[in-house]
Amino acid sequence: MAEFPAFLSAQDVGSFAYLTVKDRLPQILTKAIDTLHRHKSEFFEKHGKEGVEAEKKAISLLSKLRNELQTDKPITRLADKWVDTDIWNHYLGHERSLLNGSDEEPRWFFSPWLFVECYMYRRIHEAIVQSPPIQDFDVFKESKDESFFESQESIDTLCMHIQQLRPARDFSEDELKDTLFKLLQISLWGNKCDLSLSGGESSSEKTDVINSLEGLMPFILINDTESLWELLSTYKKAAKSSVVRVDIVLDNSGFELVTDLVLADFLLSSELATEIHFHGKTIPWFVSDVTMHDFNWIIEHVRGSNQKFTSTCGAEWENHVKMGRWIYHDHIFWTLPHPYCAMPQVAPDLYTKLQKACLILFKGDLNYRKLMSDRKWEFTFPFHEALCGFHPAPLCSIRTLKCELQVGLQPGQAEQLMAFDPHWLTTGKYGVFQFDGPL
Ligand SMILES: O=P(O)(O)OC[C@@]1(O)O[C@H](CO)[C@@H](O)[C@@H]1O
Ligand SMILES: [Mn+2]
Repeated sequence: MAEFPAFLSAQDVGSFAYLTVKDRLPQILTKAIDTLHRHKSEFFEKHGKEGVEAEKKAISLLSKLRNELQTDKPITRLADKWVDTDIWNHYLGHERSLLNGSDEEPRWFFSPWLFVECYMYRRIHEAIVQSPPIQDFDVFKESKDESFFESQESIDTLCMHIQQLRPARDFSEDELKDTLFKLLQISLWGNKCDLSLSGGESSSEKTDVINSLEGLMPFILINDTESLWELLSTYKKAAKSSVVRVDIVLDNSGFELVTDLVLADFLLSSELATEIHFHGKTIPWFVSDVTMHDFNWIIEHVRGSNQKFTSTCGAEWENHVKMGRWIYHDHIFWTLPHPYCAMPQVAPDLYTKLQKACLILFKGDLNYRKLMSDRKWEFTFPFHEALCGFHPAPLCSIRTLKCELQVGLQPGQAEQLMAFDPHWLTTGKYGVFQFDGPL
């Protein structure tokens, strides 16, 4: 069997993985510590002295974590008793076994980047769950909410645009396709707004994204949206089955989530789909990723807007949830360090659930890394092969590039991009729609 390429790792000094572990992750931890500090009086008001003690404990655990990271200490077993603790510790054993009995231990600047980065977020969770009574506190909530409020204008423009489109049932075939492509692109560029890339600092959408789409076209490096259209319109025409289910594996809250909900709403109103299943995270993750709480919070806030078009959107979304046309799921697998090709073994129940979809959309960079096992594939390596057998249903990755990993490019394309823009892989300026169709 041909050898697999190595995992991205902070071992590669100067790489994006290295800079993330060296600079960005400590910065995120510092911000989390600061957030806890600033909520001290709130904890006191809610829980009295115990709340303040809990805040101190969580801060000391996070400071210890930051020190371990910055001094490249061995990665230790999780000590909490959460639902996934055993799976994590088992995975840590697996990482250790890969070191072939050498004296090495898994370490921050040595082990696979995907593993250590996920581990850091899981340790943040550990610090919080080990500090009752503040065990439900989300250290990233504040920045997620901020980014939503800062994107308010773009959200209003987007909601007005989609409201003025209706009714989608009267659309011609071309109009349907054209609108689908637009909303897919909006959802793609929505992925620029993640907060882990900016170290938790504000990263909201302030431009009029609809009017920017045309100009952004050249930045889509791979565009398989025609295949998505073909798949969904075939279902629609053939009335092939009474249920056309589209699953969206969500990424970030704030503006990106709104763009995903706008897309999901259109899929229903255009009858390209009959139900949408959303997948989010069980615990706060990579700063801005969507939890169930964020999902409900965003819908509630869009509904509560004083802008008519926006609140109408929110009311319709609320209704989709109430009527069971929109279904939110979470699963611990999404916050484990495993690549998705391991899903059938590690989370067979989730894999079986995804197999019921006609199409799965994977949003964002982290999902891409997990789809691709975070390995250093050649830029021209086929997407399908890099999935290493992961194929619960036809799927499409919708992602702006924020790590040194990209497959499926044309020969020479990467070299050209590199000559033109040496940071093309990591700034979120470029995007892809990469589809792996029915087998
Ligand atoms: O998944 P998302 O929100 O698109 O991106 C998450 C992200 O910012 O986190 C990682 C580095 O910390 C990068 O790979 C990636 O750019
Ligand atoms: Mn994210």
